[in-house]
Amino acid sequence: MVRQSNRQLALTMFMVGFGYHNDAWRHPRSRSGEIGTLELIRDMSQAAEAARLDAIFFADSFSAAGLRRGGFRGVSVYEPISTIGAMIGHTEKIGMIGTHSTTWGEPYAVARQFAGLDVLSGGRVGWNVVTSINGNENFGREQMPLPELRYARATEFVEVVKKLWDSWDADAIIDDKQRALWIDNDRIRDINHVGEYFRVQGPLAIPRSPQERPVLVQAGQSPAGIELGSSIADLVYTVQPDKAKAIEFYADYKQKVKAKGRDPEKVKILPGIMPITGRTQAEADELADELANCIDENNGRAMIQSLIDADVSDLDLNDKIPPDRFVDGPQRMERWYLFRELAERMSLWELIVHISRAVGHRVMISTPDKIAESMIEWFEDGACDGYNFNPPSVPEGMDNMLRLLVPELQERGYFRDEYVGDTFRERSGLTLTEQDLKNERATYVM
Ligand SMILES: Cc1cc2nc3c(=O)[nH]c(=O)nc-3n(C[C@H](O)[C@H](O)[C@H](O)COP(=O)(O)O)c2cc1C
Repeated sequence: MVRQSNRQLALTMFMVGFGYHNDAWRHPRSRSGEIGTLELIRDMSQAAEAARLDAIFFADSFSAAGLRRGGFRGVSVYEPISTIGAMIGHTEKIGMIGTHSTTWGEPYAVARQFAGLDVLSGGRVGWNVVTSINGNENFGREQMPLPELRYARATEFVEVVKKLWDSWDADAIIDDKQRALWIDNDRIRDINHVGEYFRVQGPLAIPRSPQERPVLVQAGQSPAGIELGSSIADLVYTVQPDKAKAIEFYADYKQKVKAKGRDPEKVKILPGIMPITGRTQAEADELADELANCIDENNGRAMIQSLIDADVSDLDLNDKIPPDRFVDGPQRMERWYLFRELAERMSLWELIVHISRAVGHRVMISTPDKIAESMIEWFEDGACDGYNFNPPSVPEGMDNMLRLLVPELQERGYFRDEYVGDTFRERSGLTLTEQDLKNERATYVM
């Protein structure tokens, strides 16, 4: 393979103390008894930082439905805002991405929380913008709003948040004891936003971010999701198990970014990947088998049922799911179509094992050198700018990934072995220039 340039991979890690593989917490060497403690999440964060990853990523949901049916991936026992606050004191350089919904919450509160974390951490924070697929029962709503409405609200929500983050100039603090002026009021502005969903005067009572503003992350894969992400995201998470489709997605996405007057190099597309690895192929296979053996049949059925939105309780594990159980509708996520495709060729049990691993994300069960080579090949062939790692289990699967696989990427010159730069944006090549900010301000009136 010919190296095209000096570009480096961007690598983040999905922080799930249970392990990303369904039921990995039942593995004899998991730390399941410590889930929810500071020690476990601190150790995971520090392991990611020792591997020099760009960022750790905390997913979130405003519902305990997943937990109750034995599925833990989309539900963070570690609430992102409070956990990032705690991790600021236990890490030094790694970026920290927290999820917050735009369907549940108000932009002023969200802008304030992320601005607070960003200032405290010296510019290491990111916000994963999601529109949520559940939580209505906790916000007085009979049903989830339709995706179209969620994305319309999200678009205005993000605009308000960005205006608020932009309401202080970098030099607003003058600290003039003589004149009794800590801030220069001319360098702090009301935003006076009046829109369809929000009326917000501003400004924030928090200084400007050390990295201009927190990094924005987005993972929508529907047309409306892509429209939002290509307008606002610095990092894009996506499910891409197939290389040819990933290349197509990548090219289309970058084209959309460019059409919006944004720099495609500063919008990094990161598909998920679950590397199940060990020192030898036999060790990798053994870990994969051990994790598959952890799957509880009832949890597996419940997971499938919830993901495809169909009853599978009467089916034998060796049966295929009858196609007529897949009923399409306006609430379907893009991944639902992927599951429908997989179900055409897999038995119920095969589907349970497959989806238990990484919910449709790419899985590789192999030696570190082979996984590294394949990751680099996707990168060089224009399928991605990096990856979001899904740690198969914690600590073992995570440690193998960070301590055996990441060094292979470093040795090949595709990943840093030291952090360079002062903020998340600088370290990850996402620095906003004055021109970037100017172009953006032109799209809204302040
Ligand atoms: C890696 C990754 C992480 C995600 N994290 C969350 C999350 O924490 N909370 C959430 O509600 N949705 C999360 N999502 C879902 C997306 O925000 C989005 O709703 C989903 O990809 C479907 O896209 P669509 O809404 O455009 O159909 C995540 C998706 C991916 C691929």
